[in-house]
Amino acid sequence: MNYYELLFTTIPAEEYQQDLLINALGEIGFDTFEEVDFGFKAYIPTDDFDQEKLDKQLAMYKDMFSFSYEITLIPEKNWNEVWESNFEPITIGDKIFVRATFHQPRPEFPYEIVIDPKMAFGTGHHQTTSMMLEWILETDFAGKKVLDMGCGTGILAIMAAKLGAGKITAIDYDPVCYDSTVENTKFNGLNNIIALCGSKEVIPDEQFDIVLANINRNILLDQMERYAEVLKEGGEIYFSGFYETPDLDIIKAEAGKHGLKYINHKTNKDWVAAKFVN
Ligand SMILES: C[S@@+](CC[C@H](N)C(=O)[O-])C[C@H]1O[C@@H](n2cnc3c(N)ncnc32)[C@H](O)[C@@H]1O
Repeated sequence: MNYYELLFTTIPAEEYQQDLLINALGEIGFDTFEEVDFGFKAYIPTDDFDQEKLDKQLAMYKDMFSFSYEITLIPEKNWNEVWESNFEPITIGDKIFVRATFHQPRPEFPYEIVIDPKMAFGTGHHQTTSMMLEWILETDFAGKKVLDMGCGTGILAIMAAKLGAGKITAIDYDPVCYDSTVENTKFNGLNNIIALCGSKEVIPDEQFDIVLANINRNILLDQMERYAEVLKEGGEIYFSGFYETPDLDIIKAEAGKHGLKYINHKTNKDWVAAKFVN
């Protein structure tokens, strides 16, 4: 698969401006983002790119601040090189060390996650991933049946498995993410993560103790009813990939319609990861 790389420059470079753009791009199919000096790069499969949609999506931000972008075609063969030169290991508190296969282990961390990120989102660098990992650390996974919706690299499923979860179903509609989850499951020596490629139509007719869904506001709203259907009585569900203002209230209202009760949320740079139960 070929990708377009859009190099966005925001002037002056403010993080909140970049987050607004990243969120807007995520909603129209951009699936990987990388910070660079004075801006960020956003990637989308060439087949998913629609200039008209992009212009429409960015129109409101043109009036809010100044930015520009340049488009480059990235043939797939360059992809691994792009990641290897950019991916730094990261830590979540003093508990989790996330590294690529080409980094040295750090045995002083109780949990290590090995990721070969390729084109898939979910290296722990994004605030939504790190907050989801923080929620996971606070949750009892022992023997639990878990659904990880929008699994990206499989990072959340892998962490759940390391905390003793039973069977984990990890779903992503992007075949690159599916392959990445299968591969990363092996790198981490796990055999209880079942990866599926697709969207809500492939969610199995089973009951899950815990649902993890770090996607984006619109997909969460669209899929909420199905998540509620497959969540066991007394189950827990964690959502991320949206903003505190105005998205959290919209997510809470939709969750409430399907019997999901809001418990609490974390925020980081206005991104949210929220816990609900049924
Ligand atoms: C924000 S990333 C999260 C990745 C990872 N779970 C994490 O926490 O870092 C969202 C993921 O959802 C996937 N996704 C977006 N829309 C989807 C849909 N309708 N069905 C399934 N997966 C979807 C994207 O391909 C992407 O990998």
